[in-house]
Amino acid sequence: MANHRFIGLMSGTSLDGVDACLVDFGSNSATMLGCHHRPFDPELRRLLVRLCQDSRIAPETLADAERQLCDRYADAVQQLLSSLSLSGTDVVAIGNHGQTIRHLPNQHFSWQIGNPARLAALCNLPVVADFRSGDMARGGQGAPLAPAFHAAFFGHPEECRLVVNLGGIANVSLLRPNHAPVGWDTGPANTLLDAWYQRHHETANWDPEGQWAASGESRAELLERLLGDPYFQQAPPKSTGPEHFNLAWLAQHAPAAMNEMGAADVQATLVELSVQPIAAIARANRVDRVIVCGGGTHNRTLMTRLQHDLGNVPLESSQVHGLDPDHVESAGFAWLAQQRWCQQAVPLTAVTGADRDGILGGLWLP
Ligand SMILES: Nc1ncnc2c1ncn2[C@@H]1O[C@H](COP(=O)(O)OP(=O)(O)OP(=O)(O)O)[C@@H](O)[C@H]1O
Ligand SMILES: CC(=O)N[C@H]1[C@@H]2OC[C@@H](O2)[C@@H](O)[C@@H]1O[C@H](C)C(=O)O
Repeated sequence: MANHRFIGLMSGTSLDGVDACLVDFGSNSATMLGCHHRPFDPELRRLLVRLCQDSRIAPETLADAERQLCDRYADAVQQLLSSLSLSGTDVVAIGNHGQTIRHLPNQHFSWQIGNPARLAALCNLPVVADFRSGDMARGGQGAPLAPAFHAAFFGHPEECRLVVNLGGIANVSLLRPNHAPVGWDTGPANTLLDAWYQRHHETANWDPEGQWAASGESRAELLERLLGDPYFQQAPPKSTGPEHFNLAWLAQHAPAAMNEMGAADVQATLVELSVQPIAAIARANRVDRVIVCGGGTHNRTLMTRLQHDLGNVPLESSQVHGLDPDHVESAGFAWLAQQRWCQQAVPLTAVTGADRDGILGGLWLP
């Protein structure tokens, strides 16, 4: 039924492109009707990288980036609908995360660009966006917002489950029977793996299937230094981003890694850095099952190391539970748009530390 269909749009910290999906939320389930991914062209990617890293960008450059980004979002919506032989009248609204260009939880500031008013006009559809401000205004971290969605669709009445998103940043949702979901960012995943790979290769933006990492050996002393960053010991609620975990951070914590150590060994160590905090959470909470999504699921080395550290605990792709691992995040923003549309509060207090649960997102009409 059209009145349960929402489009979700996500472009994440990896800056790889736009994910779009159409989800039907009828009968309290989430049926993925279709999805679409459009990589950013290199020029727009470079512009977005600059916006994320450089604080001296002129407003004109920001305006240009936001206009181009908004065009890509509108294009993704159009492509998605055409691929399904549908039109805007078959959809209630679009939920657009936008592109994070700064996440400063300690200052209660998180900035996503994307121009929802223009997107609504281009697509002739209502757009729900700016999901994080409301949480931060209530004292929350502004992230992660996915745990409520994970609870609704991956929760189980008897099993304790850990949902893991291996994005640029890794985040987990701990789903225990008869408990509100909790969740937080565990630290870096692809953001450091991609950055280190790009420093040593010109051919691609990431280490294909983790082959380069597999050719190296994790270095215990380097790993220990990196895990010494206070973020890993900090108790939740917590969230982070590439503002913190980047190559400058690596150089600061382990100058030797930059020059003296084998580059593939550093990549193998960064895999361990992504995996170990997650495995530790799974062990500490005696989870019955780990469900994984995000682009890191394509990195075989990352997945093999995660399964190794989890021991006998089953590690399953979200696909086993009906959601394409590359589109769980975009589906989450379709769901958050539906929650906003129906004026449903999202459980936040146990996740982000907000002082109360609340309705998230602003609504822009065409
Ligand atoms: N074939 C592959 N081999 C290895 N890694 C891959 C492959 N395909 C995708 N990836 C990784 O997945 C990343 C994209 O993941 P994803 O789209 O989940 O991140 P994101 O949504 O941008 O991040 P976040 O969740 O932090 O916002 C790429 O940058 C790359 O590191
Ligand atoms: C500020 C921001 O964009 N955070 C993202 C990022 O990507 C993964 C992790 O860091 C998570 O906290 C969040 O995204 C997901 C969708 C979330 O809010 O649940």
